[in-house]
Amino acid sequence: MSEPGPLSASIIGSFAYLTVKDRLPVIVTRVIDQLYRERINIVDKYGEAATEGCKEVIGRLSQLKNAIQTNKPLELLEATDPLSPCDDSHVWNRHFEEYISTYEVPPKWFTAPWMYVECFMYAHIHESFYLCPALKDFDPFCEQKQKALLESLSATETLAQHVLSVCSSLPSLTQEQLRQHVINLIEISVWGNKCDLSISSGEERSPETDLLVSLDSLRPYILVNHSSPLWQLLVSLPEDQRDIVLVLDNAGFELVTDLCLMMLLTEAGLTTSLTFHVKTRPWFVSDTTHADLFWTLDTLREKGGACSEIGNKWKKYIEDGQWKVCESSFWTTPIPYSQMSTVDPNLYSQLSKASLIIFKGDLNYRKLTGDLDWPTTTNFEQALRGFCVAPLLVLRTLKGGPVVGMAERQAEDLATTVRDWNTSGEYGVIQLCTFS
Ligand SMILES: O=P(O)(O)OC[C@@]1(O)O[C@H](CO)[C@@H](O)[C@@H]1O
Ligand SMILES: [Mn+2]
Repeated sequence: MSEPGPLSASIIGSFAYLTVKDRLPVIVTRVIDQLYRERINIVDKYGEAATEGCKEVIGRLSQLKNAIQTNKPLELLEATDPLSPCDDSHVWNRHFEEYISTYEVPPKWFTAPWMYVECFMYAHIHESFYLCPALKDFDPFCEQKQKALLESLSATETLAQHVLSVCSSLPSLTQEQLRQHVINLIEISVWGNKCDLSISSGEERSPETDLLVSLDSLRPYILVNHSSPLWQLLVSLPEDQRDIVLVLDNAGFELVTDLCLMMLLTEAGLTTSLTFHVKTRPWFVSDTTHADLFWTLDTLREKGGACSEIGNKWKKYIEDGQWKVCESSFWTTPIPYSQMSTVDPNLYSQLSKASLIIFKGDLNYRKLTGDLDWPTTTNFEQALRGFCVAPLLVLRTLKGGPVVGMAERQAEDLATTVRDWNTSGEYGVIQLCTFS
């Protein structure tokens, strides 16, 4: 079967089109407004040079917004510090040149692949700050990411109490009871992915106070559910081969749900080594950077109650080396994961040692499947196009992009009653590929 083409904004009315036409300009505008509104505080924090810096960045972002809205060609990024992991302008410029040599025209916002242009916008936003010495470390999404956690502390306290209670009862749990608790936290990690500021263009999506009570009613909304084979994989791993990698998605409550799940797997001995991958630049509004992860730990530790207990425990896992935190600029390029072995062989080699790689969220799913316009019944392994680096699991709610591995007629039947089932975030997948 020949492969489908990439999703792009060239199809008027498509989700990609509405994203590029409506949501991306709003995201850029929010950054411009924040710089203007907070310029005094920013100068206080970053020094007098930030006065001119804010003007420069506002100018660059205003040009970016206009370029998107008028479908201008994308531009080359300006190389500044090739030795810095934050400066991968050479990767983007190579991608730009390859596009031109393939299509003989420069990439444009409404015609180039959606994945390329959406990722490029965030790289361009980052570069706008990076080119300004006073503001090179400024995260324009930090305020929104921190607000997202602070406004979900009630749900966090409830979840923390639950996971601490389960962990303290581990010695008395049967295998079946442990399985149920693990699956509950997997499902909570899926629903945590609804709290994503890119899809909402930064509008808050605070979680329900206690997701636990809703799991039974939410389970039918999991359209592909590989919880059982996942459990079988976890309990069948030899004790010395329980290295799990978690490629994180959003900061805020989603990050809390992810770390709660990882805490249970750690305390239950289902993993002996955990590696988290964070982003090296502000990305898709809410994606977790190294700074976000450690701010979250510190905020929980200062909160008191069960939040402090889990914050202290998580910090100790990291200090003891049980949990490792990694960064790779590969995660913030537009390159599909099927090309990782050639584009970033070191990262590929590192991931190949994992017993299980867990990818969170839509964007990871889109990059795993190349953001191609696959039929929903496409076999998941086929859609991975050779990215079989290790057994992998995706936990995501559907907020845009391909969905594969569904049953015949499942998507069509759903669409007769729910028009936006694959973009609303109300549905999710727990999708495993073991390549067996
Ligand atoms: O990876 P995440 O945080 O789950 O979602 C990323 C996302 O918000 O960005 C794109 C829309 O702009 C979609 O892929 C998806 O909705
Ligand atoms: Mn995200």
